[in-house]
Amino acid sequence: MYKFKKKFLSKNDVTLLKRTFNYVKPYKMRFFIFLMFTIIIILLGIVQPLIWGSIVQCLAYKDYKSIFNKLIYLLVVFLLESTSQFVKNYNQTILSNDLSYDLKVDMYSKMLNLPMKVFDRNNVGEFISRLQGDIFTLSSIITNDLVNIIIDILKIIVLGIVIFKINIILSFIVLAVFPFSYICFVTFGKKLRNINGEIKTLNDRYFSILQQALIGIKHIKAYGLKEKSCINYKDISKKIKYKEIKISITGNLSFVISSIINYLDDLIVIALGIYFISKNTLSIQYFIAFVSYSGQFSQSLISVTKINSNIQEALVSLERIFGLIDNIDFPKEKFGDKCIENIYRDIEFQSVEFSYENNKKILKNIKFNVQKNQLTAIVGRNGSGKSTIFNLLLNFYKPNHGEILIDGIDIRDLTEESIRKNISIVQQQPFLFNLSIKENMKLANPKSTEEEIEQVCKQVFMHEYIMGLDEEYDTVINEEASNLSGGQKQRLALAMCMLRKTPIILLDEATAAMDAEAEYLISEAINNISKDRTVIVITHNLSMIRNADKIIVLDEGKIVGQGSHEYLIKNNLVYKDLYSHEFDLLREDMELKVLAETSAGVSKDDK
Ligand SMILES: Nc1ncnc2c1ncn2[C@@H]1O[C@H](COP(=O)(O)OP(=O)(O)OP(=O)(O)O)[C@@H](O)[C@H]1O
Repeated sequence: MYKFKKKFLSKNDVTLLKRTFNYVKPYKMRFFIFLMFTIIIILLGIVQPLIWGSIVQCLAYKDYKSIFNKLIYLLVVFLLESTSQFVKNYNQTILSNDLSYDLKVDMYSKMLNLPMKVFDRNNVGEFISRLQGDIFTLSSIITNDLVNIIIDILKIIVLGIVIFKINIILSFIVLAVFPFSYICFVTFGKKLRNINGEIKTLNDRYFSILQQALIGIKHIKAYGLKEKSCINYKDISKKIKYKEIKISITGNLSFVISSIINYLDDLIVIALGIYFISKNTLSIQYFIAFVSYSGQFSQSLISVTKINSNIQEALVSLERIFGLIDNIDFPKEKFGDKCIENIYRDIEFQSVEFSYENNKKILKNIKFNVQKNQLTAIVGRNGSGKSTIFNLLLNFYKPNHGEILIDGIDIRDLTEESIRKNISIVQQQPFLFNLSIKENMKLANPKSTEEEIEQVCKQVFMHEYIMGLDEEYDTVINEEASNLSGGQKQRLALAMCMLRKTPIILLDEATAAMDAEAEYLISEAINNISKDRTVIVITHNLSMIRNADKIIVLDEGKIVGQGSHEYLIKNNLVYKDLYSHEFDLLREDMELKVLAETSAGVSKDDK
């Protein structure tokens, strides 16, 4: 018996179900009304067969006078039942929508608070699948199945009492079916649950493939990957299809087996009932009522077994939903409780070591300090760990060893607001929302005026371009900002960063997509900003940071030099290499231009 119990609903499952009902707490009143009307409907359902039974009995005794009154009762019961059904359904719909709304909002806000590591480990599809698929499954289960199971359990209890009152022997025969239904319920339950878990995992992958295909559509077309992409899509959809078929067949099999058991039981009840009537130990009225009640009773038992697949599915969804809400699967993002309004001192990295998932050290014994209102540059080869330094400074990840101090306070002790209020970042591939240019700017600083927005756009040389657009500052930026060039996106991101007016600005290859002229002009703008802000720049364009107050040279996660451009070019081999490499590239570029111009000149002369 214990074995069955364990397979059907474990302690953890019960906790999950209780947690779901915690969401019902704010809507206690509605839930109560819904339950009351459910009970009323069940009770009216008990009255009806009794009236029918007595009508049949009146017919048998040729008492036609009483039949008319009984038909009136039947009509009243029917009207009461219909009204109750409406009130019950009305409350049920509102309740289930309220519940799924609360779950969704809770899950979304929890998701936003998850640490960056979680997003490295899990693909976007998994989050979409949990938010969309699981909540949908759950809301439909709360709306229909969990509610139906409550109704069925209530029916089993109430009708159970009534049939025992009518005839104990017949009731035991009806009940005899229960162990078989229960075995069916338990055996199929585990199978259904496993398949459900597999479907959910496949759905995570499905959403991920879909999302990647839509985002990378240009890449798919340009590289001729349409066929490969279709094969991947077909493959995952086929796997889902087979699992769905399997789950439906297993569910149906469980239903058919319990139906057969119940049907055989019904036959025995009818045969014995007729025997009792012939012996005058049971009236026709109660026999008819009994057959109807036992039918409903058995039906509720079957429904409970049929609903098994849905409960198992709900439990899988509940595990995934609460897994995210409670951060069981994911650690919670941590912040401290110290606030800083304005930054008065430096940023310090003290012996910082860091690795992402595995044990491969990305940053090794990083020590440097950035003085207030100075321009500091971080340079180094690809993968040397430059962006990782920004990630740590933004508290997206925590160092494994050492400390990062802002104004002498460890950033782990700062509130999230203190960090976000004081630091802005412009990424190499900035993200802009699918809103108008003005609305994007307002997101950066809701208090900014139209004049301020225009001013910063002028500073990044975007104003003229924007004014040339049909809707000027109200032009909506497409999803993925595909109606803007890479350089334009970076300029807008820079303008947004300026609007935020934070004392610390981080620029991660923020001008990499701009042409040489824009890059030169913007770097002038950055020099100006750094007069009253602390600016840290990551760049491969070393000529842009020749005037930086400090340049930090990174190599394979270690700092191999710090100082001014003049100092490093004389004393630092890595920096010299980087610089001469860039110079070589520039020279090659120049030579190519000269060659092109010369050959154009020659061909003109030839003509
Ligand atoms: N989220 C992550 N999870 C695991 N490893 C990462 C992650 N981000 C970066 N890395 C690894 O950390 C190392 C340093 O990456 P980082 O982006 O800091 O280098 P970078 O110097 O900024 O490079 P680039 O100049 O190419 O932008 C790389 O080997 C990279 O593969």
